[in-house]
Amino acid sequence: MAKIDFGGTMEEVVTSEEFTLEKAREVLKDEVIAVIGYGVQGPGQALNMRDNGINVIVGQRKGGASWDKAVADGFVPGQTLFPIEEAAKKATVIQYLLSDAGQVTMWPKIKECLNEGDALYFSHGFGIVYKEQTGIIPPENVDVILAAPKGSGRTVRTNFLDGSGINSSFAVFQDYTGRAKERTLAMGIAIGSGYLFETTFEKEVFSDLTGERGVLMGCLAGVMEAQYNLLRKNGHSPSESFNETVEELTQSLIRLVAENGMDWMFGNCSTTAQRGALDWAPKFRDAVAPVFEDLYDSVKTGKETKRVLDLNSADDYREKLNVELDEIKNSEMWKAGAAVRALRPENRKK
Ligand SMILES: NC(=O)C1=CN([C@@H]2O[C@H](COP(=O)(O)OP(=O)(O)OC[C@H]3O[C@@H](n4cnc5c(N)ncnc54)[C@H](O)[C@@H]3O)[C@@H](O)[C@H]2O)C=CC1
Ligand SMILES: CC(=O)[C@](C)(O)C(=O)O
Ligand SMILES: [Mg+2]
Ligand SMILES: [Mg+2]
Repeated sequence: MAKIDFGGTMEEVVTSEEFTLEKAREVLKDEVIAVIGYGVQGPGQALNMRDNGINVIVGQRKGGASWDKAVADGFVPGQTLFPIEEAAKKATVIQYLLSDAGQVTMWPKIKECLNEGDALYFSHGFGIVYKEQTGIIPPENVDVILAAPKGSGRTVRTNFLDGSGINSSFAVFQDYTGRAKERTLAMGIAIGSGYLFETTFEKEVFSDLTGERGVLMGCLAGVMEAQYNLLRKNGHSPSESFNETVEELTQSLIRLVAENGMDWMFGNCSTTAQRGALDWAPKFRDAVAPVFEDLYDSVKTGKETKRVLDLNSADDYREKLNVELDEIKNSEMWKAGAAVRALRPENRKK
């Protein structure tokens, strides 16, 4: 564990310098890791572990697109790819990576597949923390652990392949074997985490549900749409409105934030922009603060969980989500965005 000063607060983090891949392999050498669910996180974590020499199998509902994707990724039916329960029974570490609503539906069957000393692994605290709604209450004779990549499963894989990795939080909810933390850290390294920081199941799920409804996804989409609509209402062209709202952010400014922080990005813009941004940032911060308060309350009280389970438990949940995603895709703003992306030099040559 390395002690790092995070803006005045000392935290202990785990990097692959301290917990090497060789150590992770040694810790996991007698384990059979089953990735249950091959949707978004499943592929990223399973492929990274396989590349890292970990004994990983996949459990997935037969016949669907996810099963076919696992086959296309080289998992072999009957050898490294199995129906969900068969994979879970073969495993000693069950990585529960079905959708959060799917975890609830499948829990009665998964619970029966657990053996004494197994590890039940999550990448989100949802099922465990909101147990009154999910019914996911693990038996006392297993470890219950979490490694939660702070990023899309797609980039868990692409960042692994480019050598960067995604940071992950880790937590131990239940330590039956006395080895739960070591198993968790080994799993975190095996899936390709950049570095690991400690949390709890509750802190992970409260922060993650807030972040994805807030700055990372929901708030981001909302403020972009608000600015685009304002510019269009005032006669600005779709090109000008989309470039000023999205393209300049993704192709220029956010990269500077990623490179060296917000002041770096500001400092590499005009002093005209710096003055204005410094003046208006507090106004926007104060305007959205009450919304974030409402959001966190809705997360903490389980209202968000209820909504997710009510809607995402329906048989046609994915089709209904895709209808709403298509509305975004087919909006003027994001159709303009598709045209702008196509005009990027690297795309024009295609
Ligand atoms: N999507 C992401 O990048 C991230 C996901 N997570 C967490 O990882 C876990 C998995 O998330 P995703 O990969 O996004 O899941 P997902 O929504 O892609 O679903 C994964 C698989 O579960 C299957 N599934 C859904 N409902 C089912 C049911 N009732 N019975 C059997 N199979 C069912 C789907 O067919 C899919 O193949 C969740 O706990 C999520 O919160 C954490 C970080 C990021
Ligand atoms: C990608 C990620 O971290 C999210 C937004 O929390 C999720 O997909 O649940
Ligand atoms: Mg997240
Ligand atoms: Mg999430």
